[in-house]
Amino acid sequence: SRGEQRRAGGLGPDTWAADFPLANGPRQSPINIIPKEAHYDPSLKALKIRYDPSNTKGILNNGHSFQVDFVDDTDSSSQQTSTVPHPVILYYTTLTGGPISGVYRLKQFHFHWGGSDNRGSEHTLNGIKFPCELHLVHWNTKYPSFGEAAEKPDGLAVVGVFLKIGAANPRLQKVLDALDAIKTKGKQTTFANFDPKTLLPGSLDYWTYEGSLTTPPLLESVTWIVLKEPISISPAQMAKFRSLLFTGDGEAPCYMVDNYRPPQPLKGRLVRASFK
Ligand SMILES: N=Nc1ccc(S(N)(=O)=O)cc1
Ligand SMILES: [Zn+2]
Repeated sequence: SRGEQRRAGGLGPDTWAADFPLANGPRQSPINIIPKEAHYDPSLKALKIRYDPSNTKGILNNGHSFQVDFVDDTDSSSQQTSTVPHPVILYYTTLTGGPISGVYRLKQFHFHWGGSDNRGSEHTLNGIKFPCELHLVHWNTKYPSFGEAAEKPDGLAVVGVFLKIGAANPRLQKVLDALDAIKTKGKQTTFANFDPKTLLPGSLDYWTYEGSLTTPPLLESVTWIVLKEPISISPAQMAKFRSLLFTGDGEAPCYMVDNYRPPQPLKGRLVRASFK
């Protein structure tokens, strides 16, 4: 309910238009995906996700979700040790193929979930909400940084994966085990080499459309790639997500749940399918 969206300090999606006029823009996300109305496009390429031994940077409670950050820059600060500078050859996790051209670099992944299993995802399928949705956020390396890319219509590509209630997902366990250390807003901890490809389902069939960030600043710079096949999560694993707090240390605690934006008007956009 709208009440759920009002939480300590922050304000829910209904209040964003006041400060972020893009909230009512022509290419807002998420959307309700109606598979029967999607257009199969045989020219769409297969998605290619190349995981190199990237330096997973850490895991952070940012006050509206938690995210696993990847080293996505080559500036010297990220390569210097405290005393002696040393050349660190950095690899990156990259996304190519699919509906995008060029090379997009993974910056972070995060989730959106509900206070109970009947809601939580941002995209919906035929109006159905999943309990959780994973977003892998990439930026177009033709721009110098994520920040610059986020302001360009072809700057970002986010891969969305639905999570459905089922057997415990062993691939999530490492992420879940780190959550105790980031319970409150602003807390972060180290997170060693994590292959984000392990979070993907067997099939990389997808729907794609031009959209936006789903939280302020709602920038209309995202090529959305929503996978058709969900991955599983168990009720106990969902409970772990719901044990995080929106609030910081010392504040009246407010559980981190219902951190999803509801579907936005399609406004004439085409949704393409990579599969028949
Ligand atoms: N840096 N800001 C953001 C990055 C990704 C998203 S989302 N939820 O669209 O993937 C929102 C904001
Ligand atoms: Zn997201």
